[in-house]
Formats: sequence, C-alpha cells, structure tokens
Amino acid sequence: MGFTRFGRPKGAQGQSSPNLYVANCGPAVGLSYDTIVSVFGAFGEIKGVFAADESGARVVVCFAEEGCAQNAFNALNGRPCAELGGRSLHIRYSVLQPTSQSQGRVNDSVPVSLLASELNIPGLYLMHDFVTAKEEEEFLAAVDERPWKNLSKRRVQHYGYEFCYETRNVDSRKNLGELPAFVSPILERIAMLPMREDAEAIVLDQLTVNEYPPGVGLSPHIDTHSAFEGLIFSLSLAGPCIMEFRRYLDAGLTPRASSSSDIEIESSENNSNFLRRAIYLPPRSLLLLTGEARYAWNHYIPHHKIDMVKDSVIRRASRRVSFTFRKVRASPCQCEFSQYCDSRR
Ligand SMILES: O=C(O)CCC(=O)C(=O)O
Ligand SMILES: [Fe+2]
Repeated sequence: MGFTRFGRPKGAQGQSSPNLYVANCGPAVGLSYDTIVSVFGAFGEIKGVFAADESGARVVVCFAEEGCAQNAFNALNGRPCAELGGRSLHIRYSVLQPTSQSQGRVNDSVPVSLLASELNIPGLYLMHDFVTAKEEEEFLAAVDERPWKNLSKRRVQHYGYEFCYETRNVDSRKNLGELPAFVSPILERIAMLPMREDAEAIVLDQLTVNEYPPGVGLSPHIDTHSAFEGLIFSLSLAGPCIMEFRRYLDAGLTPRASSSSDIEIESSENNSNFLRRAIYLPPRSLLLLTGEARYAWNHYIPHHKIDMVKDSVIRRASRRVSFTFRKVRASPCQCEFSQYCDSRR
C-alpha cells in the first residue's frame, strides 16, 4: 500500500494541523482501519487514514478540520482508550512533507490522471458521465435482482457467454442468449460513438458484471486476445476506483520517444522493466480499451481503500460495480502485438 505524504513531526510537539500522527495504532497492533476511522470519526469528518510507515503500528489520521483534530488529540493522546481495547495512543500533529511526494504521488504509487489523454497510452479513452445518476440506479437495481456468482473476493454475473476464470476464455459454442434488455440504452449509446474499427466489431455480445467490495481490486491481466475482439468497454457504477496499466518492456522493445519526463520505467520484483500509468475511474464513466491499450498493456485495480488523486484523498467507501462489454472472437486474433497474443502460440 502507499504511505501518506504527511510526515512524522520533527519538533517536540509540532504545530496544530488537521492531520494527526498516531503511534501504537494500526493493523500490526490489532486495530483495523475501520476501527480507527470509527474511533477518530467521533470527533469530526475524516478525510483519510494512512499508514505512516511500513510498521503497521503508526498511522496518520487526516481530519477535514483542524478543530476536530485538536479535540481528538486532547481526548485520546496518552490515555487508555476503551474503544481500542484499553490501548494508549501517542499522538502528535503531523505536517505535509515538502517533497516531490506532494505531486499526488505516494511512495509506491504513480500519479493518478483524471484524463485518458494524459496517460499517453494509444487506444485508451475515458468518457465521463456516460450514463445519468438515474440510469445508474436502475442498472444497479437490475443486477441486484439477478443471481450473483461468488469469486474469492468479489461477485460476478455473466451474460451472452460465460467467462471461465481458469482458462481466461469463453466457450464460443455456448451462447447464453442476448444481453439483457436493461443494458440496451448503454449499447445504443456505444453504437453511436465514432469508431475507427469496422462496424461489425461494435456488436457487443458478452457482458461481465463485477462487484468489488470497498478496497478490493483486480490482478494485472491482458484480456485474452483469442477470446475477445479489439474493443473492450467498461462502465463504472456506484463507487470509484483507480485503474493502473503496465506495459512490460521486453529486450527488443524500447519505449516510444515522447517527452522523456513522461516515460517512467519501473522494475518489478523479477527485474523486468515496465511502464506504469494510473487513471481515476469515477462512477458513471465509460472506459474504452482498444489497439495498444487493449492488446499490449496489462490493466488492474490496486487493492486500496484509500487513493490519492491529484491532491485529494479518495476513500473507496462503497462497492464498485462494473459492466464490461466485449465481443467474443470467432476467428484467430491478428493483432500487431504478437508477443502478447495467444492466437500465435
Ligand atoms: O472492473 C473493470 O472495470 C475491469 C474488469 C476487467 O478488466 C475484466 O473483467 O477483464
Ligand atoms: Fe480486463
């Protein structure tokens, strides 16, 4: 997880601030983030609770207002707290670190963009407010009336074709029927988008509905080339998330020379290099992956309950439901990214 950009205060007491550095507090000493939010939340609106470091026993609690932080400080500092099993907290006011981390970047995380155009990933598009709040409510009610299938951390529904998570593919001979009528307004709006691919590809016939509880993410993957055609649409509903993208750089592949500041090459545990980008997906937005974004970049959702987007703290307080629309492929994939293409193996 990423750490807060609010540092440990240097002075004896530190000056007052809406952010409290709290020691003897965190998952390593048996206090969940939800418990911390509920104890500190009694003093006022909390903008976020962050790990202060890797110990799991020090957090930073950010209040919306300084007065609330002062009240929490006076009530909780150095006294055994019944709601925390008699534990005494050591609290100080915390300060914003004057480092590059204040650019919306938190140690292990990348800056999060609000616009697809900022990511410099060819074939990635994000359309805000693709559906209205009323439609969103109707779509959620429609899926909640239907049976969910439980996976280990999230629930899913499949329409058109079942998606098999073991093979990461579909059985194209087993059609489950038309997509449900309640998604027709979405399909009609998608059909009106100006697309460069041929019109055939836009007849979407597979829908996966994912329901992620707060903080649950999705592992990095490229949707199997042989399973689906080149356009993948994902509509976000109910709650927001961050979606990250990685493009692994194999020996012969160097990043396109755009502005050098834009190219950030990171190293994974096994020393392979990759480019990494992140985008904020608000509820009611529609993400489109096509071309390089669809065929060559892994996409995933980090398992975070709290994200920094620009200078704001975003809590994933509610579930996120996504509708992913795809077209099942009838013939082998012929993309230009053969190193990622299972149709070529
Ligand atoms: O939840 C999403 O928006 C993405 C889901 C996804 O990537 C998938 O089902 O392959
Ligand atoms: Fe996917």
